[in-house]
Amino acid sequence: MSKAILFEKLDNKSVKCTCCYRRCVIANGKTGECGVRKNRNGELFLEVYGYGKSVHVDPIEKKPLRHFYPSSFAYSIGSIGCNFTCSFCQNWKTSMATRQGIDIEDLDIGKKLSPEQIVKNCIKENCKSIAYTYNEPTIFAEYIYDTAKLAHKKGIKNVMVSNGYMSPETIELLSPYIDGINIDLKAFTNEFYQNLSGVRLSPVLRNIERWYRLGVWVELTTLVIPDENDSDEELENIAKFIYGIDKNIPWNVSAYHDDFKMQNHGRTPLETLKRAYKIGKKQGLNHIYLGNVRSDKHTSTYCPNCNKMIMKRQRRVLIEMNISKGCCKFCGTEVKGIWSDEFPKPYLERPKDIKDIIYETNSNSNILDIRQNPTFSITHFDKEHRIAILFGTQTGTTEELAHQLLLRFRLTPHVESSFDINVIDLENYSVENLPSESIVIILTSTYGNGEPPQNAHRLWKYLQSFNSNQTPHLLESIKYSILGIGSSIYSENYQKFSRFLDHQFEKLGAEKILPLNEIDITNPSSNTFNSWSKNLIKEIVESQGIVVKENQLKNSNISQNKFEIQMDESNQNVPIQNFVNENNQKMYYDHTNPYISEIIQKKELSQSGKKRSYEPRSVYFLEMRINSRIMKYEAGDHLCVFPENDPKLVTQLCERIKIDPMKPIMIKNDLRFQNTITIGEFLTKYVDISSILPQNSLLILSQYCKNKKEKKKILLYESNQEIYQKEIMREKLNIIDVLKKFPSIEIEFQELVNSLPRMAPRLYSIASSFNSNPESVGILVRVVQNGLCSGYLSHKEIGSKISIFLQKSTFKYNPKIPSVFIAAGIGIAPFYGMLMERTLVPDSQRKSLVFIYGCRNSNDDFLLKKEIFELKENHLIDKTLFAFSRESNKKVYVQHVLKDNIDCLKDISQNQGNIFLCGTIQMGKDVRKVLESVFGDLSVLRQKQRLFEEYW
Ligand SMILES: Cc1cc2nc3c(=O)[nH]c(=O)nc-3n(C[C@H](O)[C@H](O)[C@H](O)COP(=O)(O)O)c2cc1C
Ligand code: SF4
Repeated sequence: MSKAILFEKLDNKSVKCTCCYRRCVIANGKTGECGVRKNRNGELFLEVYGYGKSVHVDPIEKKPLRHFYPSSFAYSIGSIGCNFTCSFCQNWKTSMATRQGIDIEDLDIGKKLSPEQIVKNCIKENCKSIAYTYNEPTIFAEYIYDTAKLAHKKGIKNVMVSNGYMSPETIELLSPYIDGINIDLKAFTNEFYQNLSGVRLSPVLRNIERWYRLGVWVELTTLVIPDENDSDEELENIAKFIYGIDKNIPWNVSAYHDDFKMQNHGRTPLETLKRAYKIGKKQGLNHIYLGNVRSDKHTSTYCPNCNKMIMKRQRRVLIEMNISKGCCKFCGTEVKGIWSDEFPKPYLERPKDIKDIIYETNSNSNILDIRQNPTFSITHFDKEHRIAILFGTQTGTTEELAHQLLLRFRLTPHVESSFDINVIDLENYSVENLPSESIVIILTSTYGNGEPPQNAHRLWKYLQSFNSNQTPHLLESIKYSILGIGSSIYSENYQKFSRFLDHQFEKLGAEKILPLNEIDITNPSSNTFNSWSKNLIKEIVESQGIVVKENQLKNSNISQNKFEIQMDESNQNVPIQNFVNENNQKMYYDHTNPYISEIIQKKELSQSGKKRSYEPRSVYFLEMRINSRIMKYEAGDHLCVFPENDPKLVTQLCERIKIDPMKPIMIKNDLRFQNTITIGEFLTKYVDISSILPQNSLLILSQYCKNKKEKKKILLYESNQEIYQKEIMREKLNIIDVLKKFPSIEIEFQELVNSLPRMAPRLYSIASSFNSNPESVGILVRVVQNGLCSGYLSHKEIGSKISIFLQKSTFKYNPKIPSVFIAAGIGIAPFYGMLMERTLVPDSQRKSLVFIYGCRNSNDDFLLKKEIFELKENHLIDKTLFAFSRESNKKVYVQHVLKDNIDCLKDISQNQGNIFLCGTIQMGKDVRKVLESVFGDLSVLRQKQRLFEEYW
């Protein structure tokens, strides 16, 4: 046993383990989920430190590592316990030993084996490396750390065989000493990870990439289980993912046999593995190996260039080596891997002096057959005052508010010492822990057809799986409050998910602290976040006997910053690199991890130069490159673009807070920041300093107001919605304006960053078709006065880099169903993509299409006019109807044209066709009135998915 390094102390002698992504909060006397990390009186101890449960000498190929000192031996050690709960575990006797309800002190944890002893033994056994393996090594990270450090001093390499669920802190601790790692990529769906292993997929994907980018040799293994992860699609997705990082990463696909709790799947047929091999090859992977089966052809290595066999293996034994100095002997092409300087000695049989098993302590000694146990023992955290602030978000708005709420808690006197408060992304939250929570606050948006945002899908499914009649008390230990963010444009789906949560929590026995608070983003006066959060904190804090007075706030060093900034002590300035980190090309692109794209076409669409009584609005068609192997979209989907602040504003802000924009900083708690960046770059890209300062930001600024009068005033803006609207919103004041208005504010950089909203991505309807051109994506950008993103994009030229990601929508067209498209102005964008898709459908299958379009004048702002006329001429549009509002004295809009051609709607009604609307909110209202005259209540059409709307 030894004191752990990877943990944080909490109140009431609880600790938070930071060793793996589970981040267990562990009460005094308890162990974390893995069962080997125990809280002893407010300190975390690694109970298995200095003990080896299984110790063998293995060929490195057994790990499997095929490109890491082939034919060498690894001194392999394993312990007990695991942070996963795989029902198909092939090593369950040791990994699940901690889940029988037996105290770790009463379990057989193996024989004493100090780090020094391991290194000595390794040298004695003539092993090239030490492998931390058999059970999940992450959970004994501190034992690895001490051993691996000693090993490196003696020239011994270190390898891990892992499920890849370690925390970034663990990677930081271990990576300097780890030379190779084999990570299990068990499947490619979150459902698989969730249902069969009790964890999430995304941290594993991110970690694979992290280890790779750190320069550690990475190989991957997939245990292919019949009917669970053996579909072409799943295998293809895994292969694509690997290819996206590096096609030279070896992919080991292994055969499964029934084990542990999974007893009905049988063995993986050789044919299935061969299919995986073919799929991997088709996707462009250079090195695929079959495991747990006999197929020498598929366990040998081939040159990625000349395709000759360069490592011949029989089973996993290397019998011929044709790689020299890292290159193919036949054609000289480099083969990626870690190769020995001297030519490795292939072994036909195991050298006599190597004893295979050093020892294996009796694995049955005190292990019950826990296969019979229907549930594993799960740690319950008896922390009475734990507050979990969970957020569900698609583009970051709600995440921002969750952090603001935390800030407000922290600024309330006595709260930090009385509560353990955590803001948690729902994607990272183990929903099974929900019933053992005490106070849960959920902030969430609603998307699509009233669905949750992507990161909240697990919570949604989890809550749906309970019937309140059967489990009316499931959540009875919880007090909760929900904040919903939504848009009333989405009529009957408005706040659907937050309402579902509120309803379901109540039905399952949870106690409501405050009624559901709904914020409508289309109505600024509905923004009751400030008053809601104040009341909520008051209710929670006062229930503990603490009295909260109005505006009685304390200065606080916030312990969970939005961006954890660390000034680079070396103080060496780094050059601003175009504000784009080229190396940051990850696999899964979302708001936390955008894709760095390049503009390949920019075309002005509106006609200019003609004198009008009104100013024609500039509209651009922008085309950007995408990585079609991993980024796919359908017509109707959205492209999200991250804008950047004007560098002039950045300079002004830096001058005001007296900080050097060239000063280098590190951001510690965000995966996007792998390297040092400058303050200037950070302020340009990651926080919004251009938009109107949100009311929430004022609270933290008020803390740094030196002048009492100013402080009073700023707090008034913060608490009074009307005054805020009048003085800040209408005046369009951004952070720099506010700092000018309140000259006595003196604020540190970290605190300033805490007060600022993150840079939010802006959504654009995609105006292109993936099936016509998979290499790029197009959008229409209308340049709006003071518009941050449109202004930013309008200044970008061909070749400029921008951060983007794709987002699914429910605005979906099927050319085989009769349809009417109704668009105004830039609302033509999604229809253009759909029309492109329509050209790909055979004539005989295409059903009728009426296209109604409105703009001001047919000569100025009729977007994509030529293209629309061409499509009409080629009979790809059956009927076109246009409304020009500024061509005659009479203002004609699309609703008028629609009314005059009401027969086209009647056709749609008779033929069960679909209607699509895209334009402004006002246009939507006007057109809906006409639709109602034909269809009556439109909610029926919406429910049947025959009416699709997109407004802004
Ligand atoms: C494509 C799309 C669909 C949406 N669907 C709904 C909906 O069905 N109901 C609703 O109340 N709000 C809906 N909204 C509004 C979002 O909830 C709102 O934009 C929110 O601010 C997003 O917050 P987030 O960035 O935290 O995800 C939708 C927004 C978009 C862009
Ligand atoms: S499962 Fe174990 S290693 Fe992971 S956080 Fe919990 S206690 Fe730490």
